[in-house]
Amino acid sequence: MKTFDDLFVELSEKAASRPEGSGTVAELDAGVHAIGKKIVEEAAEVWMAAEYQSLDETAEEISQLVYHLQVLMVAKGLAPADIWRHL
Ligand SMILES: N=c1c2ncn([C@@H]3O[C@H](COP(=O)(O)OP(=O)(O)OP(=O)(O)O)[C@@H](O)[C@H]3O)c2ncn1[C@@H]1O[C@H](COP(=O)(O)O)[C@@H](O)[C@H]1O
Repeated sequence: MKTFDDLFVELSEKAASRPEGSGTVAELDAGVHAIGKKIVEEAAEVWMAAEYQSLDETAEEISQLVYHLQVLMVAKGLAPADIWRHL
């Protein structure tokens, strides 16, 4: 099973190697403004799923929010430790 750190390493590698067909590369190229809009959209989907959908659907929406947050971290050059130190 993939962890937060596994995904972050994978996305960082994609950002560096820029493989063809990568959604992450496309999202990074779209820029921080576009990534921010995805985060807001996914956050709303998490909220709606938590209120009206199943636990598994809510977990899936949360995973998508985590993904887009990680894309933003890569775009801004933030490492997981930069986040953890604020927790
Ligand atoms: N975990 C994810 C992940 N979660 C969410 N998403 C993206 O976020 C979108 C969210 O899904 P929705 O159904 O809400 O999307 P939507 O609004 O209909 O989608 P769009 O029309 O905006 O694409 C998906 O379409 C994906 O583009 C993800 N894209 C990639 N990953 C993982 O990231 C890694 C790198 O992916 P690539 O860069 O694409 O190779 C792989 O391990 C992937 O599994």
